Amino acid sequence: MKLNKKDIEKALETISVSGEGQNMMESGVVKNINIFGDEVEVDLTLNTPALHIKKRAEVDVMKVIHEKVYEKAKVKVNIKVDAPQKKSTEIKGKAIPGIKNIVAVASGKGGVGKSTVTANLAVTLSKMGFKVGLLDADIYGPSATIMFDVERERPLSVTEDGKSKMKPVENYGVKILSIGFFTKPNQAVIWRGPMAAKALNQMIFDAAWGELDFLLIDLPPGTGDIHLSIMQSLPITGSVIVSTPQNVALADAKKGVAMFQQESINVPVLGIIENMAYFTPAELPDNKYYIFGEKGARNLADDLEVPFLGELPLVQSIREAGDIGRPAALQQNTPIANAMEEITKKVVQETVSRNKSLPPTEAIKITTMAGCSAVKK
Ligand SMILES: Nc1ncnc2c1ncn2[C@@H]1O[C@H](COP(=O)(O)OP(=O)(O)OP(=O)(O)O)[C@@H](O)[C@H]1O
Repeated sequence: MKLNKKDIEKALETISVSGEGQNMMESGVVKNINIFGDEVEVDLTLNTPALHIKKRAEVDVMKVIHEKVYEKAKVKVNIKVDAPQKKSTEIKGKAIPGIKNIVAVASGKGGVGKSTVTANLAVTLSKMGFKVGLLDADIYGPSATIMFDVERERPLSVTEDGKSKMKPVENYGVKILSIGFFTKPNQAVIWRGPMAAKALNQMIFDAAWGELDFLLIDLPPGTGDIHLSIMQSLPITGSVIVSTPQNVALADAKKGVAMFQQESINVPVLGIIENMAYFTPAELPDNKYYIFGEKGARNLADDLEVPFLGELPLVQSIREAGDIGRPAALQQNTPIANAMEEITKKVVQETVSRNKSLPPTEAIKITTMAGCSAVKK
């Protein structure tokens, strides 16, 4: 058997580089391939000294050459490590082909309705004609599977460009991947930051999202390590903060804004949404009761000089719709659907103006509202 370099390169193309969405040849890891009779020497340069990754690369190279080129080839893999010292400003992630805008939804405080608002934002964008994905990154309490009634489904594995990828589950026009698909119901998910970041990277880079106008990321509550690693490894277009109007929530929302604006993260804040802004009883439709205080999040947005994206009232049917797995905004012409439409239009507008005024986080494409031709009214 006469070995040739082209066949070896083709075989190496079938090895995907975890978390990078590229194969081994594309990633530039392979520096040299030398062939001497039935001997092959492959030189790799990795950017990590981690032993298990070096071992994995060596085993993968041997395996694909034996399986796909020549089973008796004598394969030698030489590995050099060249770990670049990254500056904090350089560690932003690269664009994900096909995904135009990635919007992270955060809250600071837990339980303020971040996941509910994200789900309703996703279906409203879809109603407007956008292609939408939702990544539920809430490692402490993933809820997208319940809110979209896909608890019993699992992402299928598909082959795309010779690579095996996770196919998001789709409902109501939204493509969904969630940590919840990979955990058992009632199981507490206590993952360390790096583990969670790795799982999330796979759900982003090793998933068959296809073309998306918006990928919404439902972040865990708080401002911890997991947020840092997500922000630093992904080209986030902008962030949306959800808060209820009371002081304890506002204090945490403020921390959320500060997190996105800190130098090493520097993700533009598209604005703040006030959830559970007021309550209107059915029998007194003209009355508004400000149970958690009036205009707290609106005032916070003014103080911090970030856009106010709108308010969503406290309504029993929003909770009920979330519980049965059909986001309330899917209904037509209800006060909730209309409120969500106003909020969503503002999110789109802020994305458009962010994309016009700031350099891209690489993944920025929509530059006019007209480009969003399906936006109603
Ligand atoms: N505007 C609203 N009106 C009525 N109920 C709401 C509203 N927003 C959220 N809820 C309900 O409040 C509860 C908490 O909402 P949700 O799970 O979206 O919060 P969260 O901020 O994502 O929570 P966590 O921090 O645990 O991720 C849910 O039962 C949800 O249905």
